[in-house]
Amino acid sequence: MTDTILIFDTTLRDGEQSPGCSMNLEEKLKVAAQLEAMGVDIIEAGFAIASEGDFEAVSEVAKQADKAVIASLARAAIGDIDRAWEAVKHARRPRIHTFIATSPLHMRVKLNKTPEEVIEAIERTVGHARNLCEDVEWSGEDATRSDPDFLARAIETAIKCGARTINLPDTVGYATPETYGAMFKDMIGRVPNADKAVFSTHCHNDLGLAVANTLAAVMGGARQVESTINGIGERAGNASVEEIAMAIKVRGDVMPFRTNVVSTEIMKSSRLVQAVTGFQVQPNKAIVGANAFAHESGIHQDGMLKDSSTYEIMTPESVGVSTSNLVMGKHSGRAAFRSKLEALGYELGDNAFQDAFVRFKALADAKKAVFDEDIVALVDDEVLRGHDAIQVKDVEIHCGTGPARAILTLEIDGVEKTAATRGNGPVDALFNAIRTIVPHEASMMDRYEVHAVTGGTDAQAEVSVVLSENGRTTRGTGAHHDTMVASVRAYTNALNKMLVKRGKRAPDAMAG
Ligand SMILES: CC(=O)SCCNC(=O)CCNC(=O)[C@H](O)C(C)(C)COP(=O)(O)OP(=O)(O)OC[C@H]1O[C@@H](n2cnc3c(N)ncnc32)[C@H](O)[C@@H]1OP(=O)(O)O
Ligand SMILES: CC(C)C(=O)C(=O)O
Repeated sequence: MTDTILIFDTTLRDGEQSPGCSMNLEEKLKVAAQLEAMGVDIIEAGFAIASEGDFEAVSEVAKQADKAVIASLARAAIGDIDRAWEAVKHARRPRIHTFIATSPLHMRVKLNKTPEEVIEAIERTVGHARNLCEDVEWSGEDATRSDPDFLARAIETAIKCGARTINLPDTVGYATPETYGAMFKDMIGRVPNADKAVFSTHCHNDLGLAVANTLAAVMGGARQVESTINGIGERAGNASVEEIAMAIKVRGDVMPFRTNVVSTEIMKSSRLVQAVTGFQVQPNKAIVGANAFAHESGIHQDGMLKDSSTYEIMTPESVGVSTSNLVMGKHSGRAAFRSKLEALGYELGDNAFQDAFVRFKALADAKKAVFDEDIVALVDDEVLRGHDAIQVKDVEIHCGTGPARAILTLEIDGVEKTAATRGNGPVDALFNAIRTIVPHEASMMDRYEVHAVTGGTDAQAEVSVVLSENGRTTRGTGAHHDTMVASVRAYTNALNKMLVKRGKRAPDAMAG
């Protein structure tokens, strides 16, 4: 029988560790629901001890989850493990994921512990976790820079104390496929009780090898892979789930495994994560990049017209890329819009559908051709900010060779407020107006990015803004055919997220 490789998705935990990548509760619940629809087996919903917000997110994802196992990360500390359990215990299938570093460098410098003390910590904490929860995962952080004899001892101890999954992370992306695959073979071969646990991979992409290393580990005996949508994560990111799932699916001839991933849901997951994090994937990104199924040169186009398998090793449809050819414009009605949304993988409730339709009509009035990318940007923008405390009502701007003047109206918890301000250019004037209406100390980091959703001078703009306050960063995004409106939507989106991060609902709490 073909072995199933379990997919452990850590978009909501390690993915969220990308600077500026934070998600609010509503966004995390949407991503978690989509991950389940995509068939991931385990969702790491956060690090419950890290903050009240993380705790709430893990608890709510746990309550919402239907089939997936829900995990929270915890250090090798009783307080962390108790907090993780309090959050995941609501799930039908809870898991506590506890970790401690096993490399000489991390043990000495970071933990200030001897190897013996680390073994004692594993005994104490894995045992404690197992008393609370049947399903315990243990990770040996920085496994790839650990002494193999010590690592084997640590793994044996964790399994003896009740861990069912043993994760051997390449925490700093140092491994190569040969060394990482060999490490799994070695550990599974030498640890006496290895057959009592599922071995797991967790790879970072510092050398661009995360997916290759993951697949090498699978060949070496791993049966769980930890990864994130679009490969987001700490530093250069994690192994990307869509690449792993499709590599296993397409190259079953050399990797005789299967996953439970519903591949046609991949694109929808990728787009959702791009929308909530504001991290656009590069156009040439495998599987989900805008050019992944584009053919520009004549010889390729000729081959494609004769038989698409000449230049495509998988079909766009197999990863959920829409090939619907309904042309959308100002004469399109609700039926066509609904059908287009379905083809793009969206299922909106009645209110969200109506709001999106109104915005689609406004866009179609302003823009000659409305492309699929326009609709994706518009829907993601509309749907994801429905419950924001600060909403954009009206934007007016006068600019030219002198200072720019802005008149901005925001609605804050149902009350409209207007400010008229000047600035060094239109964006500066508008952002000054936001700061006048909602005084706050969060500063804008040097990332103000504008991206044209399609070609043409009437293209929609997608703007992303990063705010920073006391070491916390939030990224906001906004889409509109007017770049200034998109900019205000992006800034207020980041501000709304900052409010949630601070755990304070009232916008005037932003001040100082
Ligand atoms: C490889 C990874 O991705 S690990 C996960 C990384 N994710 C995060 O860090 C999530 C966000 N983190 C946080 O919110 C905070 O760091 C917290 C809440 C976890 C801890 O905050 P603080 O108590 O202020 O500690 P701080 O962050 O300054 O330092 C971490 C402490 O944890 C200790 N620690 C680190 N890993 C472990 C571990 N696995 N087990 C036990 N202790 C650990 C460190 O040695 C340090 O202890 P020290 O203060 O005695 O030197
Ligand atoms: C805590 C572990 C799983 C981790 O994220 C890493 O080592 O990168």
